[in-house]
Amino acid sequence: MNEQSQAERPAVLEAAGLAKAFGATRALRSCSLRMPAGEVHALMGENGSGKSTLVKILTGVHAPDSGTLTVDGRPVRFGGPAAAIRAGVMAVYQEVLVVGPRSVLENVWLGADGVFRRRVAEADKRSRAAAVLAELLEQVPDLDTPVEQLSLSDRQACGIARALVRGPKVLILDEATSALDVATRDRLFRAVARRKAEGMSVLFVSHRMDEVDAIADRVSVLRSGESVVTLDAAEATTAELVRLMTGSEHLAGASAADVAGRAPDPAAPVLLRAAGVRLHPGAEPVDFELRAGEVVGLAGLEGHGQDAFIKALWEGPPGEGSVLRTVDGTGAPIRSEQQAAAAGIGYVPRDRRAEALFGTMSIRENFSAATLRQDRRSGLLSRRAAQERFAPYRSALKIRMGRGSDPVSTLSGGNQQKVVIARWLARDPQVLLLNDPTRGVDIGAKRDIYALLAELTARGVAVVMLSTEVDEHIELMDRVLVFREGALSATLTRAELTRQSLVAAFFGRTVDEGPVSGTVAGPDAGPTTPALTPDGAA
Ligand SMILES: Nc1ncnc2c1ncn2[C@@H]1O[C@H](COP(=O)(O)OP(=O)(O)OP(=O)(O)O)[C@@H](O)[C@H]1O
Repeated sequence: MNEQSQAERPAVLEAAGLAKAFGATRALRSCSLRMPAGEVHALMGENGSGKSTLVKILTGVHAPDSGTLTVDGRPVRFGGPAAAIRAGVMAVYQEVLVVGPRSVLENVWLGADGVFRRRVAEADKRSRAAAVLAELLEQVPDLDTPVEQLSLSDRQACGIARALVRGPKVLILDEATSALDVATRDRLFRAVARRKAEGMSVLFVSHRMDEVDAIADRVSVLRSGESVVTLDAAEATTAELVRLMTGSEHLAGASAADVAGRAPDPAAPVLLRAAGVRLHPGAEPVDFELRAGEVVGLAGLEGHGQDAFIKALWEGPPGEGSVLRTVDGTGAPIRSEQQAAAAGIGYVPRDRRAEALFGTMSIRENFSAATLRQDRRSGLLSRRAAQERFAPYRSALKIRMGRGSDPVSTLSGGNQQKVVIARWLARDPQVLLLNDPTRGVDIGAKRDIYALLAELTARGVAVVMLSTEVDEHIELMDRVLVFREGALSATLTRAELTRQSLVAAFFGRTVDEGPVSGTVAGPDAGPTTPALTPDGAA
């Protein structure tokens, strides 16, 4: 069956003309989507374009202001998430939603008894949970283990199993893969392919082109709350998608090339020096020098030391070793984040919710949190000063927002991330440590961030960036440090960097030792919450 006829098959889920406003913000203006059975349909759009709002309407979390929804050709109006689940629409979100102290089994079946008309027998629950987990995990954990004892990736697999055991007609993965490690992510994609053949449809929301390339049949683009177009996956190149998402011809890739085209000066002064930093007892200590104007990537399989290393550069080493901020050949030791900040180091953390955002405070306050002193006028904090300082970052990072006084929690996930990045850029750091900064950021905005990094490095700023995206390392970095088992296992220079060489290095191999496929996903190390949807509607 060709692609054309696939799109013409009867729709299992269809949305037409959906609109939803939050106060003055029109999150969705007119959104339509048609999903036939047995299709993986990717949904892409800039940060704030309305993707999560659409997902929340499809899963009964929000009621639309107007527009219609049909499931199997019948009009539906979901009164809440339970109604959507009953209709066969289940979502898994970026945040890992499990109840930590409850068992794996309970988490997989969480909420089911209130939703299904017939209770599922205990033995049946066990066997179905074990079967689905066996598809997703290399080793099925004891089903009675409290889920909090599992790794973040395995916890997310339990969240995905929760959806799969219910045999959904439509599975929605809303950036749900970002918490999975590479092997689990690949197993999920295989499980999706099997269920697709049985007629399950998947709505796949992601900012990662490698993942969209790997599983999508078709791609729909949302722009400012409106459906723009649906393409066959083969037509959906990065450049074309950026054009459709932004509505302009400005091109993806140009700014990344600016960064990649630079040749850092090998004689530039060393700004940061780590010596003998032991990340885990028994692991080889790490030595590292960072020169002005460099962009150095940190990579590896999840939990292999790269996260501990970037934190050591910010807070000081966890045990043995030293981190020195060097100026004119002399070094000041870093033993705390306060010392790091005072020495001109900036740090954008990975988990914006837990580590970086003040949820009840405004967008402006969140931006100026690290630079309040600059906004004093005659001893008083000036809102206008903060607003003026924020303006260039807002425009450079294209932060989509209403008023600066709006709570930061009203921003879309990607725009929240940009506010955190702006906060640290405003400190004018000499050394910028970025812990997976573009996670959740749309493909166009990633380029804007790369362009900003190019500007900074041209001024002599040095950047260390942990990234879970292989392509980002290849496009951006002057060299990449690969971590394995708590130690530095390989350093790849720009000339040596390819998808194959980098992924091989994650597994402790070189490209000549045989192929290893895939990219590396990283976790949202966010807090676990006892809810099935991000809004707490279990
Ligand atoms: N509860 C809310 N209150 C006010 N505004 C909201 C709320 N939820 C979403 N919005 C606004 O609606 C718009 C669409 O947000 P949405 O989260 O749907 O975007 P998105 O496409 O999922 O973005 P991202 O890629 O960053 O996750 C944004 O302008 C956002 O600020």
